[in-house]
Amino acid sequence: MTARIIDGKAVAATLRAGLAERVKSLGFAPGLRVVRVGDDPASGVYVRNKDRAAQQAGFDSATIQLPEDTTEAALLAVVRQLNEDPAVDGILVQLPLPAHIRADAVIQAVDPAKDVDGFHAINAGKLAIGQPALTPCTPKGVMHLLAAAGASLRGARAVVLGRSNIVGKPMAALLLAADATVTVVHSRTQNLATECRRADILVAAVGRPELVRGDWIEEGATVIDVGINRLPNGRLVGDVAFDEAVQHAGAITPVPGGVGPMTIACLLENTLEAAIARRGA
Ligand SMILES: Nc1nc(=O)c2c([nH]1)NC[C@@H]1CN(c3ccc(C(=O)N[C@@H](CCC(=O)O)C(=O)O)cc3)C=[N+]21
Repeated sequence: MTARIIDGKAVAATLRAGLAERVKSLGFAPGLRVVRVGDDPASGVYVRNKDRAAQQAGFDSATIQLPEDTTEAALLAVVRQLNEDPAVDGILVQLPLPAHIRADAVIQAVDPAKDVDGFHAINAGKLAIGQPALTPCTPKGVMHLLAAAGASLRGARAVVLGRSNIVGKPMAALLLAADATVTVVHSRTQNLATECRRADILVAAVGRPELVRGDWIEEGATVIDVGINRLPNGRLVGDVAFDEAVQHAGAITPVPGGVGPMTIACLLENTLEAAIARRGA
């Protein structure tokens, strides 16, 4: 069996086109501000793609670039100013932050109503108890991809590989809310391969290049690869060994062109949702 490829670029383009239509009918441009401290190279491509997608969909988007030696106090002051700016609907502080800044202090300083990353404790807590919340973009994008792939989630065995606050934990909450039977496995789990082989739906989000081998995948399973790893030779690979996995999976996302474009589209979706909620539009 050779897996169907889930085309994240195409699904993201469709989602963005729908958002652009909704923005047009709003009568104002939802405001998104991305704050970047220093120039972590991994986030450079992201910032550019994000800005382009936002402009094309009619958002008022800008990146605020701060120097690497920005103090935590100065960054917090920028966040507070954005919290108070009525034209700003969404705030995203790019991670990772330099080591001298406490990332958690910054995340918790963002107004939860403008927290389009969905990282604030208020939004994470609401997601955990099943209340409407701004939801982290990558797991939200994965749910869109599963829907686009026609995956049935109710009662399905879903295995999430990775337990980060950014992907693994919110991913598990969303799958659970969709009535999947969810298992979270991670670097300390014994017999990772055996656990993964039980999955009807496998979401890999550990940031370890090609950790998941072909024989970790049940025949016909749906595989979503969240990893975006740059190898020393410059090649971009996921957390799944794609060439092997494609021989076993029923459907699989590629890297690049899978989850990455969905993360950006969902950032815009969250910004639109935040704008509508804040402005009563
Ligand atoms: N507060 C915060 N929120 C984030 O969501 C966040 C962040 N910080 N810091 C950096 C990471 C990285 N990230 C990416 C999103 C999309 C692509 C993406 O669209 N990738 C394309 C192209 C990749 C390429 O060609 O380099 C793809 O996978 O097809 C990449 C990376 C979001 N991040």
